[in-house]
Amino acid sequence: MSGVLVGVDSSTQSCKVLVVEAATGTILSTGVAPHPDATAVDPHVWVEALRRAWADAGVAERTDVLGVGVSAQQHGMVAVDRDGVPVHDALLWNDVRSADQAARMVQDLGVEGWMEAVNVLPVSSITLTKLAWLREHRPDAAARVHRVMLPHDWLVLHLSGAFATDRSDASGTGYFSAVTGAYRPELLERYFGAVPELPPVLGPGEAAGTLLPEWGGGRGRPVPVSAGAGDNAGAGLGLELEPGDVVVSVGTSGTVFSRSAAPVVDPSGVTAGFADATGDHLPLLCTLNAARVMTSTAQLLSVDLDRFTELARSGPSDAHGLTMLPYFDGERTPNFPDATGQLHGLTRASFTPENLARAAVLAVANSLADCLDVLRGIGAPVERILLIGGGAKSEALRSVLPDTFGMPVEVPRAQEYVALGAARQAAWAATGRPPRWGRRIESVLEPTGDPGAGEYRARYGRLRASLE
Ligand SMILES: Nc1ncnc2c1ncn2[C@@H]1O[C@H](COP(=O)(O)OP(=O)(O)O)[C@@H](O)[C@H]1O
Ligand SMILES: O=C(CO)[C@@H](O)[C@H](O)COP(=O)(O)O
Repeated sequence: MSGVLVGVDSSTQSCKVLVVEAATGTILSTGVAPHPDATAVDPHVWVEALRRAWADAGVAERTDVLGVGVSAQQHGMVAVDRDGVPVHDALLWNDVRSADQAARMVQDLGVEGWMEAVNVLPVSSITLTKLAWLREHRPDAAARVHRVMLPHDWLVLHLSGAFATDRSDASGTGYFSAVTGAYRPELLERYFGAVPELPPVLGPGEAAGTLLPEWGGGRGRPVPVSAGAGDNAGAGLGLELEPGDVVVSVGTSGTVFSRSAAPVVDPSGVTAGFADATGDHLPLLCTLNAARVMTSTAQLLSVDLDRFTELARSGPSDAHGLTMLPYFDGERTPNFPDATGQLHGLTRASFTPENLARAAVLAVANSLADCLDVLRGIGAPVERILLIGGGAKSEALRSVLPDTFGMPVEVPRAQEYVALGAARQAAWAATGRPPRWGRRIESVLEPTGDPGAGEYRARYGRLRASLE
């Protein structure tokens, strides 16, 4: 297969574009453009960032593009009027303003009712809670809503003119069940008071449409734009995930997820029963605070990330009794939308830059370990951990994760797996089957038996429990 695929990851902090050789999966060029640091964003900003990253990756000059795929941050509410104009800024997955609506929705149907209806418990990240917020706080805007879509659907619409989505992203809305593969319009009626037009849910290898001329389409053979995916499902596709693999992704969010042929139901509702991008399921736990806990602490200490890593690795392994809860932006797992971060155990001896840096790294590791424990607790197979995301570059984090998780951690070669998965999906839509490009593991990190990791885990658990 000669030619290239274009894979897009429109994530919280930036838009990344990869040009990938179709035959091998080799990345030939990349482009990136930043997104604003906000939890409510005009969705046109994402189109402009995509244009810049697209140009940066040199896509427009190519005449050998076989297909385009888009993955993006999940859950964001893009609600538009009859003219396609957003009625409100898109509320992102990490915007917690709909926490009250979410709590009332859980009270209304009960945890069991929600797991039965959509296998997802509404927390403030879930799109339906954001629509309920819009109805309550911006009724005029809510009354003008004609269509509702997600960030990746919005970009597919701009690239191809097609209004479509896929199972993985639909499963994060709160009004679609990955178990039945159907929308639940009665939930929209109940909590939004109306059923806006929703994008048809395409199958994994289907194309939504073809690339428009303004993006370089229409110059020969039509270029398919695939159905797209939520970013975690995109990463699963990029990693060619198998049952037993567990992905730990450290980006703006921290996510822990696996692939399963059958739906996984967590009766507590803590694990979300999302779909993946292959036709399978993607049980997932997500935190609101991951890489940025480390970058904020580095900023406070006025050091760059290399120096931050040195600091975190040079003090006592349990941070000398200093414990941090990383809930800087509220939290979703555990569901503490109003929480703030905490620092406990300050003494003249413990309050040093080294201990603070280490406490921040261990806080991220422990919040991910909490998610992993939930996944283990519901019986999901955890045979192999794959560490990805921007924060996975942190040597300090890498060094504490195996002891905190109590098992080895595999680090795949550093790549943008979400965008790579989108490119793989594009190949699927273009050729009728997903290519096997393989994944290369760069290193396997083994637990060292460090008692400091265990001490920190116990202290962290006590501090977290004090918020319950
Ligand atoms: N060495 C590092 N240590 C800690 N954080 C890092 C490091 N390198 C990058 N990051 C952080 O990773 C984040 C970006 O990761 P990414 O997975 O692209 O996020 P997202 O997909 O949410 O936009 C940024 O907050 C960035 O500062
Ligand atoms: O809300 C979730 C998953 O449920 C997040 O994982 C978002 O999808 C944002 O991802 P990143 O920008 O952190 O990759």
